[in-house]
Amino acid sequence: MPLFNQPIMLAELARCTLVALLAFVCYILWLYLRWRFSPLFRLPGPKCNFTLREWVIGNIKIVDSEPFMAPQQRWWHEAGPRTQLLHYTQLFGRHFVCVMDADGVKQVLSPNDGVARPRFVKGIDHLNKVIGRGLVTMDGADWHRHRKIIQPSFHNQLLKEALNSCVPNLVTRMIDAWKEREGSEIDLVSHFSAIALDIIGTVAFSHNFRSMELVEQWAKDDNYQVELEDPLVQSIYSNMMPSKLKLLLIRLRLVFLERFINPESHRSMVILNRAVDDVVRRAKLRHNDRHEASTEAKCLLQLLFDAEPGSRHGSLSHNELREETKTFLVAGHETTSTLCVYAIYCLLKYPEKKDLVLDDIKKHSQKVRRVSLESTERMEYLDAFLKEVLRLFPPVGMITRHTADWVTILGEKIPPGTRIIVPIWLLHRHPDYWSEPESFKPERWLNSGQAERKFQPFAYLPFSAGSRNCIGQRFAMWEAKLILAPIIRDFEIKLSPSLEDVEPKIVNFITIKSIPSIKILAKPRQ
Ligand code: HEM
Repeated sequence: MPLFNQPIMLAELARCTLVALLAFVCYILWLYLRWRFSPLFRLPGPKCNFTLREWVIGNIKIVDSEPFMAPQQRWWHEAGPRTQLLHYTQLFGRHFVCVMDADGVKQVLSPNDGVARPRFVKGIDHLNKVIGRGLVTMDGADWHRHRKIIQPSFHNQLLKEALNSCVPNLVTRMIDAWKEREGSEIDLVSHFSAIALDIIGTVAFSHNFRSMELVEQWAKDDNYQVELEDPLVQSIYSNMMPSKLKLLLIRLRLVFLERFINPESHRSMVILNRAVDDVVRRAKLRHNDRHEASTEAKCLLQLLFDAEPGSRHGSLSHNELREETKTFLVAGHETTSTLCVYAIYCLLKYPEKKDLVLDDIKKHSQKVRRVSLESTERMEYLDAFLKEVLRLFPPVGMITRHTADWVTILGEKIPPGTRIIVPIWLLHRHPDYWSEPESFKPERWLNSGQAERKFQPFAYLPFSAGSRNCIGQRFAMWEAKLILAPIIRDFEIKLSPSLEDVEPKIVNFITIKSIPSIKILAKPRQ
C-alpha cells in the first residue's frame, strides 16, 4: 500500500495554497483600506484621487525624478507658507509626513519620554546588515548603552591628537599630487572621498585603506580616474541603497525572502563581515601589543577597548565593535567628504566670499606648510563659512523616523508606522527662520551667530539635534578644516570649463550629490 495517497496530497496542497493566497489578498486589502481611510489625508499635500495606481506608487515617481526636495518645496508653497505638516505617500500606501516647523521638529527629535520606549524610531532594520547594528540604526535601551560607552571617546583629547597627526600628512600628499598634474580636471567627489576614507580608517580603527595611493597614481597617469576599489567599502555602498524590489519586500514585511531572491547580496554581506572582523581583530592585537609608554596616537577602537568592562554601562563585545566599525565607516566617511566638496563649490559659486576665507586662512597659517588644528581653531571666518555651507548644502539633507505608536505632532494625531521626514534642506531655507534665506552669508555666523536674529536651534540641523545628534560633529568640523585650509591657501581654484553655465542637479544618495559631479582646475598659488 503506498505510504501517501497522491490525490489527497495534491488536494491538501491546493487547499494550503488557496488559504495562503487568500491570506495574502486579505493582507493587501487591509493595507489598501488602511491607506484609503487614513486620517493623514486631512493634511495638506499633493492631491490624491484614491486610485489603485496612486496606492501602488504614490508620489514616488515625482520624488525620485525631480531634484532633491523640489516636490516637497512645491507642495509646501502651494499649501501656503504657514503650513507646518505636509503629507504625501509612496510605495503601497506608505504615508510620509514632512515637518516644516521648528517646534514640530523639536517634538520629533527630543521626545521627552524615556529611552526604553521611544515614540519615534529609526525603523531601518533592513540596513542593520549593511551599516551595522550600531548607533545609527539602533533604538531604545541598546542605543542608549552604546551611546553612553562611545560618547566619551569622541570627546577624548587623544582622538583630536590622532586627527592632528594624520590629516596634515595626507593633505600634503594630495596637494603634491594636484601640483604634479597641474592643469588637469579634478573630480572633487572622488578625491575628497579618498582622503576622508584614509582619515576615518586611520583615526577610527588603525586601518590603512591606501586610497591616497590612488590619488598619487592619478597624478602620474593621465588616463587614470580615482575610484575607491576597497572591497570593504564597495560592499557597503553597493548594498546601501535598497532596490525597488527590496523596498517592496520591506513594505510587505517579506525582506527575509531577499536572501533567496538575491543570494549575491547575501554573499557580499558575508565577505564584508569577515573583512570588518579582521579590522577589529588587528586593532585589538595592536592595542594589546602597545607599550604603556607608547606615544603613538590611539585610534577610536583602541579608546573603546579601554572602556572599563566593570563600569556602569560596561564595554562593547567584539561583535558590537564590529557593527560600530561599519557604522563609523559609513557615517563618518561620505558625510565629511561631501562637506568638503560643497565648501569648494560655494567658494566658486559665491566668489565675493573667496578673499575673506583666504585672508583668514593666510592670517593664521602663513609661515607653516602643514596647517595644524591649533591654527584652524583661530580661523573664525572659515568656521562661519563652513557653517553657512552646511546651511545651504547640508550633506545629510533629511532625517527620517517612524512612529512606533500614535503620536501627536503640533496637535495632529499621527498613526503608527508613518514615516516622519525632517527636511533639513527646506528648514535651512525657511523664511521664518532665516533672513534672506537663499543668500550665502557666512557673516550671519560671526560672533556666535548674533547677526542672525531669527536663529532657532531646531531649524539648523546639519548634525541633527537632541539626544540623537551626530556623535562625530566636532570630529567632522576639525577634519574638514584640516583638509580645506591648506588646499584653499595653496591653490587658485576654478570650476572646470565643462561645468560652466551648468546648474548641477542635487539628488540624495546617502548624502546629497550633484549631477554632473563637481570638477575643478587647481593652479598652485605663487
Ligand atoms: C559633515 C559631516 C557629518 C554630517 C553632516 C553628519 C550628520 C549627521 C546627522 C544629520 C545625524 C543624525 C541622523 C539621524 O538622526 O537620522 C548623524 C548621526 C550620526 N553621525 Fe554624523 N555627520 C557627520 C560626520 C560624522 C562623523 C565624522 C562621524 C564618526 C566618525 C559620524 C557619526 C555619526 C553617528 C555614529 C551618528 C548616529 C548617532 C546616534 O544616533 O546616536 N558623523 N550625523
